[in-house]
Amino acid sequence: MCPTPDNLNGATNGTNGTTNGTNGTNGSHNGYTGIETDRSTPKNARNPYLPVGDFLSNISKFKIIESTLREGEQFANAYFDTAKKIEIAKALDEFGADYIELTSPAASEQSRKDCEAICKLGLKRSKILTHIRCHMDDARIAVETGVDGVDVVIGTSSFLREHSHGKDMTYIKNTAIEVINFVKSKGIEIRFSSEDSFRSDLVDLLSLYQAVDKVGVNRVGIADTVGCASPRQVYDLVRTLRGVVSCDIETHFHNDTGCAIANAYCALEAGATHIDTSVLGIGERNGITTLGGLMARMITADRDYVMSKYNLAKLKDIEDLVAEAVAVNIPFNNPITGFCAFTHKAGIHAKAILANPSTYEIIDPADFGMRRYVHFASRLTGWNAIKSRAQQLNIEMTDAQYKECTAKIKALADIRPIAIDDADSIIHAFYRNVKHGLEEKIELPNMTTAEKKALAKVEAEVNKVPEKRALDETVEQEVAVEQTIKKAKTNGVIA
Ligand SMILES: CC(=O)SCCNC(=O)CCNC(=O)[C@H](O)C(C)(C)COP(=O)(O)OP(=O)(O)OC[C@H]1O[C@@H](n2cnc3c(N)ncnc32)[C@H](O)[C@@H]1OP(=O)(O)O
Ligand SMILES: O=C(O)CCC(=O)C(=O)O
Ligand SMILES: [Zn+2]
Repeated sequence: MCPTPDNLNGATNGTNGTTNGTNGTNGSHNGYTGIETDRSTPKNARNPYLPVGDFLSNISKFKIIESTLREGEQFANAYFDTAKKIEIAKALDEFGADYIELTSPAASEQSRKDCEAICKLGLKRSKILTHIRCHMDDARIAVETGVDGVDVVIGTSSFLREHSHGKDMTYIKNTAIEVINFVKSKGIEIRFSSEDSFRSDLVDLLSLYQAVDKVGVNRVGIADTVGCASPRQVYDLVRTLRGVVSCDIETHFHNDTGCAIANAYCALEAGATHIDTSVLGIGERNGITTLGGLMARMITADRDYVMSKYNLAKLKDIEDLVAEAVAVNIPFNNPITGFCAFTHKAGIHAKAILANPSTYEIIDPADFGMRRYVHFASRLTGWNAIKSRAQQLNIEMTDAQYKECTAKIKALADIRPIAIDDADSIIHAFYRNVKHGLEEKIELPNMTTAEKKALAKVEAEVNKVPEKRALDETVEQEVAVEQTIKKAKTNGVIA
């Protein structure tokens, strides 16, 4: 099936000549558009590359602790007023985040009030957590806010024990147990986490986790606070911990060395149950596992689970909301929503994508309410992409003619970046010649001599007409003169 004009959004139908894409939430594509195909990958196809039979793995039953309103508030640019926090919390709830983690109510009076306000929203899907130090003063404030649970943390590495809070492992264990028992007595969930877990002593860690597991903590947390862990180290630690505690295991990965998404995935493979995320990864320094990146990773592992649980079409809206709130752009290479995440450019890719999108797409953009694009206005294009574009413009020619037309587009694109409108104009002009049996020169408005030369050259080569080669040589001379004049002007030799 070939793409039809029905598949196109307004900016790609070639009638208005614009190169601007739509900015809507569906298939937003800033900057340029190309051919778009609507074919999707088979919905029920299971991924044949799934790891099989690993009884520890939770890749098919993980939960998300969404920390944009806690870790994300620690992002350098972040300032969320109450209304913005509520807007983000509601959006995350609509998305289906299992938990929303909020800044400590001990941080400031407004933080406490905001925490209470969000608890009062009565969100449908997300439970509300707040995140506190391992201290009874913080715990007493937290349990009064109306949260569903409290996440407690304290550093266990020697760096943090010596230079942050100054407490030894015995103090940490005793205080942790006191805080856990207190929060549990209020009938709400409690998680205990060690900050900087990957630079902590393994024996210290395991005995601490064992002690808190024994007193009935709901989850223990492992945190790669400085982003130093590799996926293999994550796998080893989570797997070891899985053998030591019976409660759930939450994990938190910073992205200082670019491993945050991979580490989250490995943690799930090793038996972790919960992953901390933030929208666009915002957090301390360069942040943590991104919500969208984790969704991209997980949908390739278990599409049915991810699709059934999360409202993926909301992802782009939430990212736009948070990006605007903290004044950043969506990175071009963002999984799913980066402006070119589903754009295919090179001719080899374009041909195969038009035949079957699974050739070069591991994720179906439609699963996220996005659309794919095939770029055709470049020197890397191929005749299959041009044929498809011509057909979108209701132009039918022979394959040989599409190939000839493609050669002209490539020749112009060899000289300068071309717009969709340029490529479309060449297709239209070429087709006029074909339809009426003409041999008119194909020219676009305001073409330079060099550009005319490029098209004339292709024509001459394709048609193998000697007179056209002569014309070519004349144009070549004109180009040389044009370039000399330009150089002289640049150097100030002539005005
Ligand atoms: C890795 C993470 O992201 S952890 C989460 C980080 N979140 C936050 O810091 C929330 C925002 N923080 C704040 O508003 C403030 O830091 C507060 C209210 C928590 C504390 O403020 P202050 O009392 O002025 O202390 P300050 O921030 O200078 O230092 C931190 C204090 O907490 C203690 N502390 C640090 N971590 C912990 C911990 N996990 N458990 C218990 N105490 C801790 C430190 O020893 C220090 O105590 P001190 O007053 O005896 O020096
Ligand atoms: O509470 C946790 O598990 C994580 C705390 C944190 O943000 C970190 O250690 O980077
Ligand atoms: Zn963190």
